[in-house]
Amino acid sequence: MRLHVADHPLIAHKLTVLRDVRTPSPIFRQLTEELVTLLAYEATRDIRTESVEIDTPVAHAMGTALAEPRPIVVPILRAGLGMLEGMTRLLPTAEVGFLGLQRNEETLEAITYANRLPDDLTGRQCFVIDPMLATGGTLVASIEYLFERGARDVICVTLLAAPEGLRTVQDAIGDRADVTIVTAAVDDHLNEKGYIIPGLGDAGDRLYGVVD
Ligand SMILES: O=P(O)(O)OC[C@H]1O[C@H](OP(=O)(O)OP(=O)(O)O)[C@H](O)[C@@H]1O
Ligand SMILES: O=c1cc[nH]c(=O)[nH]1
Ligand SMILES: [Mg+2]
Repeated sequence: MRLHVADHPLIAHKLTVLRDVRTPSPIFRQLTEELVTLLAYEATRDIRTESVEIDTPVAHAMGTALAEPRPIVVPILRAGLGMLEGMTRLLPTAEVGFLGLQRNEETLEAITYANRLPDDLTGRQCFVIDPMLATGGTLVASIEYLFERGARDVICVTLLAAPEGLRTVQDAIGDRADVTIVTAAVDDHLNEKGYIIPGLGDAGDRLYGVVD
Protein backbone atom coordinates (compact mmCIF):
# COMPACT_ATOMS: atom_id res chain seq x y z
CA MET A 1 0.00 0.00 0.00
CA ARG A 2 1.22 3.45 -0.89
CA LEU A 3 0.29 6.58 1.06
CA HIS A 4 0.35 10.05 -0.41
CA VAL A 5 -0.37 13.00 1.90
CA ALA A 6 -1.17 15.99 -0.28
CA ASP A 7 0.92 18.76 1.16
CA HIS A 8 -0.28 22.08 -0.23
CA PRO A 9 -1.14 25.38 1.50
CA LEU A 10 -4.54 25.63 -0.23
CA ILE A 11 -5.44 22.14 0.93
CA ALA A 12 -4.33 22.94 4.48
CA HIS A 13 -6.38 26.14 4.49
CA LYS A 14 -9.57 24.56 3.15
CA LEU A 15 -9.19 21.60 5.51
CA THR A 16 -8.90 23.93 8.50
CA VAL A 17 -12.19 25.64 7.59
CA LEU A 18 -13.77 22.23 7.08
CA ARG A 19 -12.71 21.09 10.55
CA ASP A 20 -14.18 24.20 12.21
CA VAL A 21 -17.37 23.26 14.07
CA ARG A 22 -18.89 26.62 13.07
CA THR A 23 -18.69 25.86 9.33
CA PRO A 24 -22.29 25.29 8.13
CA SER A 25 -23.38 22.49 5.78
CA PRO A 26 -23.52 24.53 2.53
CA ILE A 27 -19.94 25.75 3.01
CA PHE A 28 -18.84 22.30 4.16
CA ARG A 29 -20.22 20.77 0.94
CA GLN A 30 -18.58 23.41 -1.24
CA LEU A 31 -15.20 23.04 0.48
CA THR A 32 -15.37 19.26 0.21
CA GLU A 33 -15.84 19.55 -3.54
CA GLU A 34 -12.97 22.01 -3.85
CA LEU A 35 -10.66 19.83 -1.76
CA VAL A 36 -11.50 16.73 -3.76
CA THR A 37 -10.67 18.46 -7.02
CA LEU A 38 -7.23 19.30 -5.61
CA LEU A 39 -6.77 15.76 -4.27
CA ALA A 40 -7.98 14.26 -7.54
CA TYR A 41 -5.11 15.96 -9.29
CA GLU A 42 -2.69 13.97 -7.08
CA ALA A 43 -4.76 10.80 -7.17
CA THR A 44 -4.76 10.64 -10.97
CA ARG A 45 -1.01 11.03 -11.36
CA ASP A 46 -0.68 7.37 -12.42
CA ILE A 47 -3.90 7.17 -14.37
CA ARG A 48 -3.51 4.97 -17.44
CA THR A 49 -2.99 6.80 -20.70
CA GLU A 50 -2.21 5.92 -24.30
CA SER A 51 -0.60 7.78 -27.19
CA VAL A 52 -2.94 9.10 -29.85
CA GLU A 53 -2.41 10.80 -33.17
CA ILE A 54 -4.22 14.10 -33.73
CA ASP A 55 -4.28 16.94 -36.19
CA THR A 56 -3.94 20.43 -34.81
CA PRO A 57 -5.08 23.21 -37.16
CA VAL A 58 -1.50 23.44 -38.41
CA ALA A 59 0.22 20.08 -37.92
CA HIS A 60 -0.03 16.38 -37.26
CA ALA A 61 0.96 15.58 -33.68
CA MET A 62 1.12 12.87 -31.07
CA GLY A 63 -0.94 13.40 -27.95
CA THR A 64 -2.05 11.64 -24.77
CA ALA A 65 -5.51 10.28 -24.03
CA LEU A 66 -6.98 8.35 -21.12
CA ALA A 67 -6.74 4.66 -21.90
CA GLU A 68 -9.67 2.25 -22.19
CA PRO A 69 -11.25 0.74 -20.20
CA ARG A 70 -12.46 3.91 -18.52
CA PRO A 71 -11.64 4.34 -14.85
CA ILE A 72 -14.45 3.89 -12.38
CA VAL A 73 -15.17 6.22 -9.46
CA VAL A 74 -16.80 4.58 -6.44
CA PRO A 75 -18.24 6.90 -3.79
CA ILE A 76 -18.92 5.17 -0.47
CA LEU A 77 -22.41 6.25 0.57
CA ARG A 78 -23.35 8.42 2.24
CA ALA A 79 -20.46 10.79 2.91
CA GLY A 80 -18.53 9.79 -0.22
CA LEU A 81 -21.31 11.29 -2.33
CA GLY A 82 -20.14 14.71 -1.19
CA MET A 83 -16.89 14.04 -3.06
CA LEU A 84 -18.36 12.83 -6.33
CA GLU A 85 -18.85 16.16 -8.08
CA GLY A 86 -15.28 17.26 -7.28
CA MET A 87 -13.89 13.99 -8.62
CA THR A 88 -15.92 13.80 -11.83
CA ARG A 89 -15.11 17.42 -12.61
CA LEU A 90 -11.55 16.23 -13.21
CA LEU A 91 -12.55 12.85 -14.64
CA PRO A 92 -15.70 13.59 -16.64
CA THR A 93 -15.52 10.39 -18.71
CA ALA A 94 -15.18 8.08 -15.71
CA GLU A 95 -17.92 5.59 -14.97
CA VAL A 96 -19.49 5.84 -11.52
CA GLY A 97 -20.39 2.86 -9.33
CA PHE A 98 -21.89 3.02 -5.85
CA LEU A 99 -21.23 1.20 -2.61
CA GLY A 100 -23.28 1.87 0.50
CA LEU A 101 -21.66 1.04 3.82
CA GLN A 102 -22.51 2.18 7.29
CA ARG A 103 -20.42 1.82 10.38
CA ASN A 104 -22.27 0.48 13.40
CA GLU A 105 -21.47 3.18 15.93
CA GLU A 106 -21.42 0.65 18.84
CA THR A 107 -19.34 -2.17 17.36
CA LEU A 108 -17.59 0.01 14.69
CA GLU A 109 -18.22 -2.81 12.20
CA ALA A 110 -18.93 -1.71 8.62
CA ILE A 111 -22.17 -3.12 7.14
CA THR A 112 -22.75 -3.09 3.38
CA TYR A 113 -26.33 -2.07 2.54
CA ALA A 114 -26.14 -1.19 -1.17
CA ASN A 115 -24.07 -1.77 -4.26
CA ARG A 116 -24.34 -0.82 -7.91
CA LEU A 117 -21.10 -1.77 -9.61
CA PRO A 118 -20.12 -3.67 -12.75
CA ASP A 119 -19.68 -7.40 -11.99
CA ASP A 120 -16.31 -7.47 -13.74
CA LEU A 121 -13.73 -4.87 -12.76
CA THR A 122 -10.76 -6.73 -14.23
CA GLY A 123 -8.25 -4.26 -15.62
CA ARG A 124 -10.21 -1.24 -14.38
CA GLN A 125 -8.60 1.48 -12.30
CA CYS A 126 -10.94 2.13 -9.38
CA PHE A 127 -11.05 5.44 -7.50
CA VAL A 128 -12.74 4.94 -4.13
CA ILE A 129 -13.88 8.18 -2.53
CA ASP A 130 -14.80 8.51 1.14
CA PRO A 131 -13.88 11.51 3.30
CA MET A 132 -12.97 9.55 6.46
CA LEU A 133 -10.60 6.62 7.04
CA ALA A 134 -11.05 5.99 10.76
CA THR A 135 -10.72 2.38 11.99
CA GLY A 136 -10.29 1.36 8.35
CA GLY A 137 -13.12 -1.20 8.49
CA THR A 138 -15.18 0.56 5.82
CA LEU A 139 -12.28 0.96 3.43
CA VAL A 140 -11.07 -2.63 3.86
CA ALA A 141 -14.59 -3.94 3.17
CA SER A 142 -14.86 -1.66 0.11
CA ILE A 143 -11.49 -2.71 -1.29
CA GLU A 144 -12.27 -6.41 -0.72
CA TYR A 145 -15.52 -5.90 -2.59
CA LEU A 146 -13.65 -4.48 -5.57
CA PHE A 147 -11.02 -7.26 -5.38
CA GLU A 148 -13.81 -9.89 -5.52
CA ARG A 149 -14.83 -8.36 -8.86
CA GLY A 150 -11.28 -8.55 -10.22
CA ALA A 151 -9.98 -5.04 -9.53
CA ARG A 152 -6.28 -4.91 -8.70
CA ASP A 153 -5.53 -1.20 -9.07
CA VAL A 154 -7.35 0.82 -6.42
CA ILE A 155 -6.77 4.46 -5.51
CA CYS A 156 -8.57 5.68 -2.39
CA VAL A 157 -9.13 9.39 -1.90
CA THR A 158 -9.92 10.56 1.62
CA LEU A 159 -9.92 13.91 3.35
CA LEU A 160 -8.64 12.57 6.67
CA ALA A 161 -6.99 9.34 7.73
CA ALA A 162 -6.18 7.99 11.20
CA PRO A 163 -2.87 6.15 11.75
CA GLU A 164 -4.80 3.18 13.19
CA GLY A 165 -6.93 2.88 10.05
CA LEU A 166 -3.93 3.15 7.74
CA ARG A 167 -2.28 0.27 9.59
CA THR A 168 -5.44 -1.82 9.36
CA VAL A 169 -5.69 -1.27 5.60
CA GLN A 170 -2.00 -2.08 5.15
CA ASP A 171 -2.33 -5.31 7.17
CA ALA A 172 -5.49 -6.38 5.36
CA ILE A 173 -4.28 -5.71 1.83
CA GLY A 174 -0.65 -6.75 2.17
CA ASP A 175 0.99 -7.22 -1.20
CA ARG A 176 -2.10 -8.56 -2.90
CA ALA A 177 -2.62 -5.58 -5.17
CA ASP A 178 -1.71 -2.06 -6.01
CA VAL A 179 -3.53 0.13 -3.47
CA THR A 180 -2.77 3.83 -3.03
CA ILE A 181 -4.30 6.13 -0.45
CA VAL A 182 -4.31 9.84 -1.17
CA THR A 183 -5.36 12.01 1.74
CA ALA A 184 -5.30 15.66 2.73
CA ALA A 185 -3.96 14.83 6.21
CA VAL A 186 -3.11 12.03 8.62
CA ASP A 187 -4.54 13.00 12.00
CA ASP A 188 -3.37 12.12 15.47
CA HIS A 189 -5.48 9.22 16.72
CA LEU A 190 -8.96 7.76 17.18
CA ASN A 191 -10.97 8.45 20.32
CA GLU A 192 -12.79 5.72 22.27
CA LYS A 193 -15.82 6.06 19.96
CA GLY A 194 -13.73 5.60 16.82
CA TYR A 195 -13.79 9.26 15.81
CA ILE A 196 -10.75 10.83 14.22
CA ILE A 197 -9.01 13.34 16.51
CA PRO A 198 -8.82 16.27 15.87
CA GLY A 199 -10.89 15.28 12.79
CA LEU A 200 -13.97 17.10 11.63
CA GLY A 201 -16.75 15.12 13.33
CA ASP A 202 -19.19 12.93 11.42
CA ALA A 203 -18.62 13.78 7.76
CA GLY A 204 -22.00 12.41 6.62
CA ASP A 205 -23.88 14.43 9.22
CA ARG A 206 -21.96 17.60 8.43
CA LEU A 207 -22.65 17.18 4.70
CA TYR A 208 -26.24 16.04 4.85
CA GLY A 209 -27.57 16.44 8.40
CA VAL A 210 -28.06 14.04 11.28
CA VAL A 211 -30.16 10.91 10.68
CA ASP A 212 -31.21 8.36 13.28
O1 LIG B 1 -12.91 3.75 8.99
P1 LIG B 1 -14.21 3.46 9.64
O2 LIG B 1 -14.09 3.32 11.14
O3 LIG B 1 -14.92 2.30 9.03
O4 LIG B 1 -15.14 4.73 9.47
C1 LIG B 1 -15.19 5.48 8.30
C2 LIG B 1 -16.59 5.53 7.75
O5 LIG B 1 -17.44 6.30 8.60
C3 LIG B 1 -18.13 7.27 7.84
O6 LIG B 1 -19.31 6.76 7.27
P2 LIG B 1 -20.57 6.39 8.19
O7 LIG B 1 -20.50 4.96 8.61
O8 LIG B 1 -20.72 7.40 9.28
O9 LIG B 1 -21.77 6.49 7.17
P3 LIG B 1 -22.40 7.79 6.49
O10 LIG B 1 -21.48 8.19 5.40
O11 LIG B 1 -23.72 7.31 5.99
O12 LIG B 1 -22.54 8.85 7.55
C4 LIG B 1 -17.13 7.60 6.76
O13 LIG B 1 -17.71 8.27 5.67
C5 LIG B 1 -16.56 6.25 6.41
O14 LIG B 1 -17.32 5.55 5.45
O1 LIG C 1 -14.26 10.84 12.73
C1 LIG C 1 -15.00 10.13 12.03
C2 LIG C 1 -14.90 8.73 12.02
C3 LIG C 1 -15.74 8.02 11.21
N1 LIG C 1 -16.63 8.66 10.44
C4 LIG C 1 -16.74 10.00 10.44
O2 LIG C 1 -17.58 10.57 9.71
N2 LIG C 1 -15.92 10.70 11.24
MG1 LIG D 1 -21.61 9.09 9.21
